Amino acid sequence: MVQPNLPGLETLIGGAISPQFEEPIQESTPGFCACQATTVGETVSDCCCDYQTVNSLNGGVLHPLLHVLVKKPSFSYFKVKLWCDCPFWPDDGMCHLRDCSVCECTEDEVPLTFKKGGDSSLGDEGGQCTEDPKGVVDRTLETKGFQGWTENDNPWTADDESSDEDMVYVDLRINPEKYTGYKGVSASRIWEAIYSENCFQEGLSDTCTERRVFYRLISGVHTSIAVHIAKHYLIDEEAETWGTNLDIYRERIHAYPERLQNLYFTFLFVLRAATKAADFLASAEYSTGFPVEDAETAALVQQLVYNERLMQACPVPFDEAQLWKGDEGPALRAQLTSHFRNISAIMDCVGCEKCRLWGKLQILGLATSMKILFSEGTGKQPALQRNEVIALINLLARLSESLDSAVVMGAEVHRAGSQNPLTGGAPIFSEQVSQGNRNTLPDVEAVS
Ligand SMILES: Cc1cc2nc3c(=O)[nH]c(=O)nc-3n(C[C@H](O)[C@H](O)[C@H](O)COP(=O)(O)OP(=O)(O)OC[C@H]3O[C@@H](n4cnc5c(N)ncnc54)[C@H](O)[C@@H]3O)c2cc1C
Repeated sequence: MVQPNLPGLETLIGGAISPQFEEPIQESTPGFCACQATTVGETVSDCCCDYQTVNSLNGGVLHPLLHVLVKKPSFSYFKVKLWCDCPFWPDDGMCHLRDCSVCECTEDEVPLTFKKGGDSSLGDEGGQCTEDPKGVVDRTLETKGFQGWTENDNPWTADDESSDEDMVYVDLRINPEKYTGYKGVSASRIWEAIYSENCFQEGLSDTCTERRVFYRLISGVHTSIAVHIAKHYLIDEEAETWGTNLDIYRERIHAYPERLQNLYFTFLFVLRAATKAADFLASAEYSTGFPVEDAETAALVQQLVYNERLMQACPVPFDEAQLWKGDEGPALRAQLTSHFRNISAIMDCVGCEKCRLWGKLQILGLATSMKILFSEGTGKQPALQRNEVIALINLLARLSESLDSAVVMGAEVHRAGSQNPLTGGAPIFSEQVSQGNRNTLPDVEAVS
């Protein structure tokens, strides 16, 4: 269902499709998608796609597309409860960088279609958020803008998404996820609480598929955060010089193959959710008052969810039909829902505002994926809130960006002498990387 007269993908992403990814992708083997757990190998375990195909699809189509899509106004204004008390222990923010704080949007910066009772035009030029982290709070919610939009609460999160209490809008484009200096006791206590109390520590070796999936999703997002930290690191605090920190990548990710595998797994899980909700996402109205931008947004969403290369190479990235089977299914689902709500509540304890913003967004993105994949009943797709769709697509973009960065940094670490962590042998990334210009790390960039 591709609308006529809309620009093609290459136009929309500025011709950014890398030639090295243009080789035809092998069709997946029919009947292959049994989603059996495999050991470390070519196939992403618990999924239906191999690493090479994921890299090829991501580098060739999905990453360039998502990179442009999340810069569009429709996907930039995220509604979030930022000023919240930690329900579990006293808040002890340990973030020392200015980059920790989030810039909120002022009233006139948020598209009126996002607001309760608003019309579909944007004030002025749409504008940018001010640098003041204590910018005016906009607590309004949308009631129109997207067709079929709902204000229902997401059952997998602790926050009540149907309420506008304490919610602010944040422009994600000017609050990028990067190194913030949040670490030490405060940060490790969060991860410790997530893994020890709410996750299942057996990880990949857990024989219960549902628990294993649950653990892998959290670990995959954790890996993704670490990749972004390594990629956008403050090399020299005094000079404010940012760049890649390969040591962080090597020590936190490359040395732990399972973490990287979980990143691939999480990407495929969220991709499956986005494509399963294809009809809903494709028919939504991405109206912000900028007709050209909005038309491009709609076209990009369609390119994403009905992508022919994706459908050919990896038609079912994850098979949710394998889950919740047997007598224990309902009890297990209730248990995991409760654990995930707990994890979402723990986000209120993250002592760094920007980390909390991205933590909340990514947890809502996972919750939205689970809502799409695990909703019971008629087989009809659940209606989604605007904010859920924003979280879903931004999470997918974050994971896609992480995979892209891992390809580059993994190859660089390999060149420096380590084995490919996924196969224990030849680097699966090296061919793609060496064919293009991606074999050099980006130069250290100066950020004002
Ligand atoms: C929700 C959230 C968002 C954050 N966002 C940012 C951010 O945007 N920028 C920033 O600079 N910092 C951020 N942080 C902090 C960051 O995640 C680390 O905690 C920090 O960089 C310290 O890292 P570390 O090496 O000590 O280990 P941590 O990443 O704190 O990990 C703690 C422990 O968890 C285990 N572990 C690590 N990775 C994985 C994995 N992938 N799977 C399973 N187990 C694992 C290890 O045993 C490790 O010792 C965030 C923290 C949280 C909780």
